[in-house]
Amino acid sequence: MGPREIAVAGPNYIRNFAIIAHIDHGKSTLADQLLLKTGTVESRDMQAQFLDGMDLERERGITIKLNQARMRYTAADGCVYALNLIDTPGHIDFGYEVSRSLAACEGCLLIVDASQGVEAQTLANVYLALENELEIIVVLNKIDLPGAEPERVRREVEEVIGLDCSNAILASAKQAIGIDEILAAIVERIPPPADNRGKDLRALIFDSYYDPYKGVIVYFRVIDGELRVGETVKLMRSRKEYQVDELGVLSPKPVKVEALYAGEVGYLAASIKAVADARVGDTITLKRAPAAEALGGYAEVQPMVFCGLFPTEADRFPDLREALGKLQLNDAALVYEPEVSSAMGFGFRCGFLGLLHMEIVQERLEREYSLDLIITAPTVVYRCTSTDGGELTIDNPCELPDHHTDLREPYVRLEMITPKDFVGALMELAQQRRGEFVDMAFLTEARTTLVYNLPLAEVVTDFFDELKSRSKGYASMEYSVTGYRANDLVRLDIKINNEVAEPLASIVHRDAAYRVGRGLVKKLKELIPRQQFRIPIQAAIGSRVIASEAISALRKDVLAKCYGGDVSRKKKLLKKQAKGKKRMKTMGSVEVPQEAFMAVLNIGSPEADGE
Ligand SMILES: Nc1nc2c(ncn2[C@@H]2O[C@H](COP(=O)(O)OP(=O)(O)OP(=O)(O)O)[C@@H](O)[C@H]2O)c(=O)[nH]1
Repeated sequence: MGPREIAVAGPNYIRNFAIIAHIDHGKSTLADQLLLKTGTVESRDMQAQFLDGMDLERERGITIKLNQARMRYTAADGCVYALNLIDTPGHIDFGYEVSRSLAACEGCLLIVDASQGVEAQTLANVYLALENELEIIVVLNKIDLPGAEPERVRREVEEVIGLDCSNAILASAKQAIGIDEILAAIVERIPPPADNRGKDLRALIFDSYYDPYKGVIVYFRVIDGELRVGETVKLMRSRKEYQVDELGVLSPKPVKVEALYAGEVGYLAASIKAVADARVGDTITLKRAPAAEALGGYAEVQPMVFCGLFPTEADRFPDLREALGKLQLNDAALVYEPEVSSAMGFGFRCGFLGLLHMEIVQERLEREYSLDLIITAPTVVYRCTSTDGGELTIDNPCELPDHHTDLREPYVRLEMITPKDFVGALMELAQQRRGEFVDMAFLTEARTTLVYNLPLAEVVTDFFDELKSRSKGYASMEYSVTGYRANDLVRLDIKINNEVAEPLASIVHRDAAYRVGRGLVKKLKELIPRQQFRIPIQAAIGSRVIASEAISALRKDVLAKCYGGDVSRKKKLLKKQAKGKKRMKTMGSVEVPQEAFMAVLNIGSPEADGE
């Protein structure tokens, strides 16, 4: 029986599942094994980790984008099943996409590294799976490792998550141990999709990407009804209508089909111009027979972190605009608008889901579009009330008006999991970052979970790096935004050569302002190269200067060597200099290097200042 026959035979022969895991616990390796075992991919065709399609992903070793694969599997009952694996991104920034792809499934494999145990991200993912009422199959992976302790980890999963682990599967994705058992469990334990074939079409979009030839390729799960090539579909949120040019399933290469039925997962192409027109979470229905209600769970993702992007060479502004436009075709979560600053010239203020999302976009701009960028420090979105009573959102610190009231900042609930030896160090870290203790619980005798409420602004600095370094790499963390809170916050301005350097402004807690201000001017003094003249650097709150330093003038200047007006030599020298100082911007007639724009990030906590 081929996949077509399976679909036509009804949802009883379909299983839709995802794999959830903490980073590095073996999700991609296991997915590869399932593809191999079911003959979906031949081993000679197996590019290491088939599902991690993007180069950037492979290099970073993390899963960013979703994908799917249909496998054909003959079970012990002699029947052929279509197993649809829906891959999920592995990072907090993409939590909403994870939740939508889980909503497209009836079950999931929960992979836990048997040499490590439950990590913060495992928990976050399990909560999402439970919210979506998924059947969870626990897989204890990496049992081949000498340090594996499957029994301990089994107890941990039972105690911490409350899942019955009596039928947990012991596996090694690397050595292909336990793969048959996993496939059998998928068929036996994960329920088939509900048989909703007779209803009006409703399909859930759980991913989409832009293809330059076909337009946006939309990945979806048919919940109700059926969809055929040539039909005109309507997206219930965006209200846009498109004629379906192509329908198919991924196996994992695209295979065209004429129709997809309730319970199936597949893709469509319909000359859609940008992924923003077919957002994750939207519901597809038919124009001629629309469903009464859209599927639940739709949300517009809000960018959480903003930064400025400026080309180092002013004449590349149009290239940056074009590149951002192209990236946005494929990334509905990326927002940007032009920003003009007297100091920086023309650039863009860009919004991202989180720091990883930001780094990915920056890296792609630089790598795929050969742009050299000056990137300003990321900031969160503040809210305040202006003097005329209006509500303002501030995604750029320099735009905070001098007169305002009720300045608020986003807060997160942060959950850390750590071996107990590092509890003290991590509590200290959270407290230094204005954390408010919520809860501490022993997961097992060896490991502890710590929960804090913390300003998001403190997390988007070097918090994660600090957590890793203070726990020798053993702790993990996860957070979700809970809301806004008023705090005593002030705008800290930096003046270079007596001019306000807008891109260096930050919003900090009043108690930290002196320390951050002092740290920042000191750091800038180190980072900004000496120039022909003395450069005062000051930190100020309003008109009050709270810290100042000065960079003394260069005694010998390169041009002095050719004093006398040898123009070509002078040009050559200047060119040579220009090469070495690529990532610079001139502010207050001073050349400021890229690192200076990020300086504020490392002054987050008292220890960085030696206090
Ligand atoms: N010894 C051993 N190593 C494994 C096993 N499974 C995976 N690994 C290794 O663990 C590392 C992480 O595996 P991945 O499959 O990339 O992990 P992942 O969970 O997909 O990671 P993300 O894509 O970042 O979420 C790789 O170096 C794998 O070779 C296993 O069963 N045993």
